[in-house]
Amino acid sequence: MTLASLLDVTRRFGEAPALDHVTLDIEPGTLVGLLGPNGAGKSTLLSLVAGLRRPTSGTVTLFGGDPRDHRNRRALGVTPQESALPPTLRVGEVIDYVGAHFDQRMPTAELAAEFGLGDLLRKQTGALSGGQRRRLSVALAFVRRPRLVLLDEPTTGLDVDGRRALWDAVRRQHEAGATLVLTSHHLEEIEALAERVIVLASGRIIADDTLESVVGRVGVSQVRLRSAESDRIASLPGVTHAERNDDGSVTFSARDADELVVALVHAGVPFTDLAIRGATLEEAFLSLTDGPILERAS
Ligand SMILES: Nc1ncnc2c1ncn2[C@@H]1O[C@H](COP(=O)(O)OP(=O)(O)OP(=O)(O)O)[C@@H](O)[C@H]1O
Repeated sequence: MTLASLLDVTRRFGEAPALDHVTLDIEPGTLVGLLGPNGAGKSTLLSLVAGLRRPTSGTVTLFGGDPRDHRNRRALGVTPQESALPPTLRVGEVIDYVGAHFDQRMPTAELAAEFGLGDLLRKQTGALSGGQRRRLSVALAFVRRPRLVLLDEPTTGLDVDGRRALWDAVRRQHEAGATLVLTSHHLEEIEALAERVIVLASGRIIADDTLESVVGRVGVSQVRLRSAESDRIASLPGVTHAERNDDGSVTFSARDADELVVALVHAGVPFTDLAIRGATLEEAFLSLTDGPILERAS
């Protein structure tokens, strides 16, 4: 059975849609990465699945029912992007408090050990570091042994070691049977965890595929140069995007920068001021949209 689904879902805040005709199913056993730049609609999507918001149009289901009905949320674990913890309660008390709401729960010591909180059980949450607080917030999503877990940017504020430790814990929970959907800006994080990657941009799904396939598509380089024949370069094989810069140069996204330069030389296209670098994630997203377009007139 599909655990959660969105069918032609649009959610507006005022005029602009935060989600724009989105359709997707979350199947059991998957670890789904929701990737997209700021404002792409990732948190909005999670809040709809968690029943915190209603779609403007379309249908959202959770465990086959309406996510706004609390009975349908029993097997759901959520860590929002920001969460508050009662500062005077100890870590162990917070876990016990949340766990007390559920019949099937992970014992406090087990959960704490799993998320590297074992030595902090007696510490008040107000005395935790930002990273420790984040780890606790993520751990709380797992207390009830949920079937589906939504994690909104789970590793924000964690250092490199903390991030890796959390990735390991998330992986173990997934292996133990949890289906997970997590959002991230970081391709690296999605690469470390996800099996399926959904890329959102401006409220729309621009890619929904296996990790290998999406990483292959966003693994592009940026080739910047000046040429009187930019349109010809934009039509060369391997060029996925082209954008004119204010200084008159053009930046081309290409799967293989070396191949593009060789092709330029072979085609006898004149160019100067060549510079090559890896694409930022933002640029990689752009390269997922339709074909090369020279967007700005010089
Ligand atoms: N409560 C709200 N009121 C008005 N606009 C909102 C509200 N929540 C979200 N939006 C808008 O909806 C769009 C999508 O926001 P959302 O938070 O879902 O994006 P996101 O991909 O999670 O971004 P980020 O990576 O920055 O968290 C943005 O343009 C945002 O400004």
